[in-house]
Amino acid sequence: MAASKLIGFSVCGKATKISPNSNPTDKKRAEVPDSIKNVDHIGDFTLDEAISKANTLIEAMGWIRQFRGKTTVIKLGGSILDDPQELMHILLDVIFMESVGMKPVLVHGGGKAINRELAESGIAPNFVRGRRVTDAATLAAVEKVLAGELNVSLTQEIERLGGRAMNLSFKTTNVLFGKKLVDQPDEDLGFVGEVTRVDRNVIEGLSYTDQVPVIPSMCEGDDGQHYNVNADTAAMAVAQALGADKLVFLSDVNGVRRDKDDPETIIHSLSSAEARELIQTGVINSGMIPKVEACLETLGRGVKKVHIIDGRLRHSLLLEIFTTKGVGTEIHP
Ligand SMILES: Nc1ncnc2c1ncn2[C@@H]1O[C@H](COP(=O)(O)OP(=O)(O)O)[C@@H](O)[C@H]1O
Ligand SMILES: CC(=O)N[C@@H](CCC(=O)OP(=O)(O)O)C(=O)O
Repeated sequence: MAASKLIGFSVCGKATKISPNSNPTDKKRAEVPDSIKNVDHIGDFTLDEAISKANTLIEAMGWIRQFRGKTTVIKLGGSILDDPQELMHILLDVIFMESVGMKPVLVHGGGKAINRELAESGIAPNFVRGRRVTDAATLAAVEKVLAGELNVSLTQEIERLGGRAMNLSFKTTNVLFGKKLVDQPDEDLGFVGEVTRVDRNVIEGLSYTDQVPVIPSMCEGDDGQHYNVNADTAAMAVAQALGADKLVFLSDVNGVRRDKDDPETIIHSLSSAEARELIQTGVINSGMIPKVEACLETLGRGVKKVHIIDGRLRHSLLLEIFTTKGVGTEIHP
């Protein structure tokens, strides 16, 4: 992380820029008491390394105070879920957030895993504007992967890493309710749903007992019918229902780009009007469409910040929270 991006806090909690060189604890280093002058290691670290680590903790204190008790909805895309190492680092960030009193809520997709499951039955994926056309056989595969395997393994991984988590699906406790999505009158996507109600009491109850809720992108209709929901849309519904402070989409790109194959063309700050234009002109296409549409819908409905960031960048989630500029694309009204 660039030192200039680090933000620290004065004792009263007001944000001030901190440069590592100006940290007040450095002065103490010159005044080491005689009794410990010969100490050159603490555990596995040199004294300087240990002091630097302690400084980092102090610097984080203001941010932690600011975000304590605030909800961040984190959407995990299928691309990220496919890499165990990347996933582990993301989940460690989530556990850290939870440990310091922030309230992270995970909503996950699993598009790539669903594609693999379908391929085993010889079914080719079929997407319209970033949403999967879902017939009965496809729905069965989606259920198996999203509400079953991935939801369980994510929860178990958080617990293995030392956190506490609860998987919330219609196989355990369902929190997403909805109906069939009718997006365009002339197109039928099958069992694709939209979320119309979120059981926020269950989700908040878990957050208050220091557990991370893990929610797959499926909803249940009044008649018990299950629907496949695009995970970006599901995350948006959860963030809105909870009045989340932040909604963060973790994907396999560094943000919205002018050329989707060129990371250098990332747009750090995107207005709603420009985002709509980029969708219309096809610059934003495929899986980026539901993400940006979800951002647009979320803004102005209580959620304060919406970001699309690269989950492959180690600790991108913490960098997003602990820096002013952030690391991906922020969409604003
Ligand atoms: N303008 C764009 N900028 C960045 N990515 C884009 C853009 N347009 C389309 N994409 C595609 O969107 C993909 C991300 O969506 P998706 O594959 O659904 O990810 P996830 O599984 O994380 O939801 C990127 O990998 C990229 O190929
Ligand atoms: C209706 C619809 O498109 N559902 C998605 C749900 C999973 C998802 O969104 O996964 P990602 O986050 O990995 O894209 C699908 O079937 O792929």
